[in-house]
Amino acid sequence: MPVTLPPSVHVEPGVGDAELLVIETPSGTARLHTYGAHLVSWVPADGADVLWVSPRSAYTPGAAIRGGVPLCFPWFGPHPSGTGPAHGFARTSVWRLVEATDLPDDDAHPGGVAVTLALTEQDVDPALTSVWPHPFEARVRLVVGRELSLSLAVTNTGGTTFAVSEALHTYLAVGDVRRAIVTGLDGATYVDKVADDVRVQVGPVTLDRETDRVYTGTGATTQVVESGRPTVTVAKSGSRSTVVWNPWVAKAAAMADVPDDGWTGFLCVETANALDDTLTVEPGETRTITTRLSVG
Ligand SMILES: O=P(O)(O)OC[C@H]1O[C@H](O)[C@H](O)[C@@H](O)[C@@H]1O
Repeated sequence: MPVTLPPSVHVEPGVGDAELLVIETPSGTARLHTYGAHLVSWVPADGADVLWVSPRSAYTPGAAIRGGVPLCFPWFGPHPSGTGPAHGFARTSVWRLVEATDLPDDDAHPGGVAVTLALTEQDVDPALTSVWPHPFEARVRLVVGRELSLSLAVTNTGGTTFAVSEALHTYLAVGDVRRAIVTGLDGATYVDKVADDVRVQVGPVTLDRETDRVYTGTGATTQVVESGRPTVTVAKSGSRSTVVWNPWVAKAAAMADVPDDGWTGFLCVETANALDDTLTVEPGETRTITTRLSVG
């Protein structure tokens, strides 16, 4: 059944045979690929794009788009046994459009436009599900309003419990990552994947080298603050991990889909459940992770 779109949503060609949904509201415009359920742009009214996307990104089936918000699911990072692609199969699968609808603005809920995409094991290349052989339904719900809300709801549709690690791997655009700070993580414990160590954050996060940290046990709201730019607030629910990542000079130079100086223009603050915060999902259970971005 084709989905009826409200006038606020139109379709453009996407990756391969997939579609790009363009959502235009009075409070801003967003662009969501059905390939990967991958959000690549959110431009609030009278503002600049909050998200960074690499000018060298491949838009090719089989490769993840570099930038925006890749969905890492059903595992975050390398596959536990090393047999599957990094960050799971969600970001390279084509999701189905389930619903697109205008939401009324009332006292309890800000209005906007909501789009829902779905993915089950039936939609995924069997070579990829063979390394994570569990019946599931995942739904991504994007709400574009005065703030932007992005949720991933995972339901276990099978008969046995499974584990999920996941991230809404948000590439925030910054003027210069060396001048940006992240607040909200003071006192949180993190796994420093570069130093291969476990540490405790003191004060705001500042970056002066390759940074790849998984803060665990935290549901805190974070803010990216940079002089001369509006502050971006990342609020979240259903998430106990926050990943802060920037590849810096050498790693970026080794990435074919990032220009050599491209690393200065983004800072990833990822709403996640990873490492000790990995979820177990019982048969019939749904676990939802949400990130809410706002600017100003
Ligand atoms: O290059 P990708 O597979 O998209 O991963 C990009 C990055 O994602 C996360 O932030 C991980 O913590 C990093 O270790 C990884 O390098």
